[in-house]
Amino acid sequence: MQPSTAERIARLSAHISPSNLQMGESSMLERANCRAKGGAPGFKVAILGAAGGIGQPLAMLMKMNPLVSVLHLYDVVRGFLGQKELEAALTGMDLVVIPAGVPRKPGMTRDDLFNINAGIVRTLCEGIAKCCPNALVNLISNPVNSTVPIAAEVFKKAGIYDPKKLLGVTMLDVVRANTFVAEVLGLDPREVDVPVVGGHAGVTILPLLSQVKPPCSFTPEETEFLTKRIQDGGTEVVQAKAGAGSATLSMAYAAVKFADLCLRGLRGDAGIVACAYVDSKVTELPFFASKVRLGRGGAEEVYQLGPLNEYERVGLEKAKQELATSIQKGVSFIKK
Ligand SMILES: NC(=O)c1ccc[n+]([C@@H]2O[C@H](COP(=O)([O-])OP(=O)(O)OC[C@H]3O[C@@H](n4cnc5c(N)ncnc54)[C@H](O)[C@@H]3O)[C@@H](O)[C@H]2O)c1
Ligand SMILES: O=C(O)C[C@H](O)C(=O)O
Repeated sequence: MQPSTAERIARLSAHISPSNLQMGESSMLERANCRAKGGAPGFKVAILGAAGGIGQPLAMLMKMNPLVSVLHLYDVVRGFLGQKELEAALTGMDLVVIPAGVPRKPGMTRDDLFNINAGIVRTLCEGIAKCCPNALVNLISNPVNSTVPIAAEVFKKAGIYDPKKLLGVTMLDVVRANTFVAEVLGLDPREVDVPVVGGHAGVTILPLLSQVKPPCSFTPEETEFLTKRIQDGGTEVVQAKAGAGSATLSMAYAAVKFADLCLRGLRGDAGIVACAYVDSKVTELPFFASKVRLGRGGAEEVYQLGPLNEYERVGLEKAKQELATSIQKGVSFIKK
């Protein structure tokens, strides 16, 4: 049986209470590296949509990150947590992670979520523009290909748009790509690096299998199989969950991994690179996912795609066609 909303909130609070949080020695991010060492301050992070399927494990995993000193959780599932508390949740934040919004049911595309999620993202971004205009924003809410342009337009309207600070989260595509490619190669996924470019829906998800590290090659059948599996990974989960939503724990893992890289960049660590859907000049489109270098200012450098093979060049054209429509839809939603 699904837990009630009140139970979910209670569990969430229990999870994030510092006194309840147990950190094992095998924790992904060890206490030994905590911010107290060297006196460096931690970062303030807000999660908007924190009581949801992604938000709950994301909040717990984020709390375990030693780079995070303050964690604000915001949702609307109970009256007293609603919009009147948004400003308090956002004020002073360095990083805002947004998994707020409805997930897909079987038979739906991510674009079918636009009508509901576009308005949610607009409201939340208006809050960010007002209360923490300098924060880095990690946008997870679908359809990411349109919600990132929506966020950009809201920020432009408010006069605070910094393209480097708005990042659509495509890390789950990279996590899936690394996993599936590692299976085919018989390697540990942690040893594999697959760049995934384009966007975050169907054919716009373009894994560059010719650029996999460690260097390797695939037969045309393997290339076709892997590309489709990576592009349809989200739909596979939606079908398996049969109406109970989309990927949650894997998304929380991917979101926390991406947020950690962003925080390391904010701290000034060198050489932090990840794929993200950002304001871009890599193609003729205003937004595109590719590898970016994360630094104190956010996505400080957006890398070119590098050499593509014929299969990828064809895939890129398909991806751009669909992306252009999704971007335009997001922009018009704010401009209309
Ligand atoms: N980018 C990706 O790779 C990726 C991966 C998985 C899911 N998603 C997307 O993430 C979103 C959330 O998925 P989920 O499984 O956590 O859904 P969910 O329904 O379990 O949780 C969403 C949460 O958002 C909250 N919410 C709704 N409106 C809000 C508002 N105005 N302000 C704050 N919170 C609000 C809800 O109360 C709920 O707690 C969906 O749009 C989904 O498609 C994206
Ligand atoms: O597939 C979805 O609807 C959720 C998410 O975008 C995913 O890739 O798992």
